[in-house]
Amino acid sequence: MDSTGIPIVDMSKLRGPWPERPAAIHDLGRACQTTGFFQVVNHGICAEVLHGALDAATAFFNLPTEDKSGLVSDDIRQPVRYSTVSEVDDDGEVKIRRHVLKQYSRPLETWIHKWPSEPIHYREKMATLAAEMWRLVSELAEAVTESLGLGRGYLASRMDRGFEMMALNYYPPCQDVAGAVCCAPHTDYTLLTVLLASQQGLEYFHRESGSWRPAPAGSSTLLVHVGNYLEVLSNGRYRAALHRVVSRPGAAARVSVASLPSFAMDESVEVAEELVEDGHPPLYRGSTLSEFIEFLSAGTRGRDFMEQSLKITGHKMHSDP
Ligand SMILES: O=C(O)CCC(=O)C(=O)O
Ligand SMILES: [Fe+2]
Repeated sequence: MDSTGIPIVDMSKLRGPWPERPAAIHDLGRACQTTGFFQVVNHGICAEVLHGALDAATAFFNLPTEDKSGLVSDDIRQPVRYSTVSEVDDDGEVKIRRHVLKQYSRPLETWIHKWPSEPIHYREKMATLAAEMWRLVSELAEAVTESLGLGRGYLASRMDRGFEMMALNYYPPCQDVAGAVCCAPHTDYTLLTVLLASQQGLEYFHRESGSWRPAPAGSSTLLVHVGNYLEVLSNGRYRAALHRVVSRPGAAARVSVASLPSFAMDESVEVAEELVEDGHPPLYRGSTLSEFIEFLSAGTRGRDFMEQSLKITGHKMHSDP
């Protein structure tokens, strides 16, 4: 655990022999159960790939506005779309909080030709990162299902058919005196999210202490958090991590790249039967990613979907701080 209470998962131990792997699996399960987020070390994704992707993302966001305008869309069903999140402050001034590029990334050959064609090497750098992040998530998914007592191969075929989207965020340098919330508190719909950020600003809600905790950042630092679908699959044993991004006055622009993995669009995510037992009834109803996307495109917030559509008992899904 680091000084901010963020657990660290050492991938070299997860890849190790007995008794190293079972001990590491136990620690991973504990991290998913308590905080819902952790940093992974010895992840095996080389610095060149991570830096290359951050540089390509930065170069994309720095392109002239007209070069990005063709990708602008408010329709969240678009496989590649660019959008801007802004806010009007008390003086009526518009403050841009972040620019976002979302792009489907798996299966790669279906989507890559829709990705930005500029800057040069953008597709190549992002494709390499997407594949590496997917590999890491698949390895973590094996360990997570093992930690739940479901076995290592439990999700193998669903992961093979799985879907991945990448979210690239660009936060302009802070324009406020005090730090502003640039990405509102939310949980991700994913199984597990893997996140790379050029600098600090991300905060996790630490349930035990009831406070927001800053996450570490850096061009080789990878963070992982539990998403809604893992919460559903685990029947609430693991809880999706509530997170947000705050601006840091005086800091330079911040860039982050996240891999958002889930099952295939039309594959339902259900509570694992094995985790339903006396005293542990199923807490969620199954649903697919396409249903979720349809729900969001009708203009309803993501959290409402989880609360209205998935929750079938009085179980409280997220507590707003
Ligand atoms: O920029 C970040 O660090 C986090 C972004 C995020 O939470 C998201 O894209 O879902
Ligand atoms: Fe997120």
